[in-house]
Amino acid sequence: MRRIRIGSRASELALVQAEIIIEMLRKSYPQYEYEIIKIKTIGDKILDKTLSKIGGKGLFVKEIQTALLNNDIDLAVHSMKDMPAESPEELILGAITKREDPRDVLIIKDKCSLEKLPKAATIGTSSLRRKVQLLSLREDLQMKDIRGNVGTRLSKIDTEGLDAVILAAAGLKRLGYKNDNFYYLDTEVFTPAVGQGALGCEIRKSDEELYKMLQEINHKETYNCVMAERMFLKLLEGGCHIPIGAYGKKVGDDLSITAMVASPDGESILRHTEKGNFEEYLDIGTRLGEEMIRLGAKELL
Ligand SMILES: NCc1[nH]cc(CCC(=O)O)c1CC(=O)O
Repeated sequence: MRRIRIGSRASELALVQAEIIIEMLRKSYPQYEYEIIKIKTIGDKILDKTLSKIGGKGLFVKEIQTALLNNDIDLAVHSMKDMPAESPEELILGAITKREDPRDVLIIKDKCSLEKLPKAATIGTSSLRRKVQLLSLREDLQMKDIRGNVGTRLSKIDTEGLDAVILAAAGLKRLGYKNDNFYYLDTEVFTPAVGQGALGCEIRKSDEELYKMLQEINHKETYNCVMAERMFLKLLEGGCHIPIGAYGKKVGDDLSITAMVASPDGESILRHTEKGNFEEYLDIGTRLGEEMIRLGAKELL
């Protein structure tokens, strides 16, 4: 009987996500043992600098991938949003599970809508993607850099005297935050990060047993959508220090995917949608990347 070692960051959200995957696996494979191994990443250790200054959110993922390569763990559970477009050759994404709510949410101190926030209201986020899109909807808003895990960021509404913070709906939901001062931003006007809301299970390519097991929890629809988004990201060579996003969804027999790229100052924002047969997801992601480049995406970045 095999014991499967699951590597996770030590944050509350990462641990909840690892538990979600273990529960899914346990349903199909109760005969195995599952153990969480906590890994403290550089991104978790350095909290006083914005992510783009210390090398991007790929930091969170890299050390966990190293643990996989060193055979210290067997399975890494990642927020797909945090994964760089390219991974080490020896590793493979064995499964992407069903996507949670992909939207971003404004958590507003005094419940109201984006439209009703006071003039020059202060919003906490260090994400360029969130900053430029918020400013395009309300150019008077004042952005304040904040970092830390979800709980810390929420508490900064009070400790930093902010009017609101903006976070991913998926993380809030998984941590059990339910609040009536949430204002959801529609994906049509506010493009999520590539992979937002989806969890990925990464393993060593050589681990055929675990690969087979993971097919049981793979969600084909989410897998195709997220892989198309990531193909787009790869063409744009996008890190997290640039305002970039993409969101794909199934519409009938088609995959429809919208990308957003903006200049870092938010002066220009480019959006484009590509559609195609759902099974041709990689082609659609490629076409989307090529079209965005043709429209000038690389000059913006
Ligand atoms: N960058 C941190 C991170 N990575 C994934 C999520 C949310 C969960 C998800 O998108 O699956 C979050 C928190 C946030 O941005 O609000």
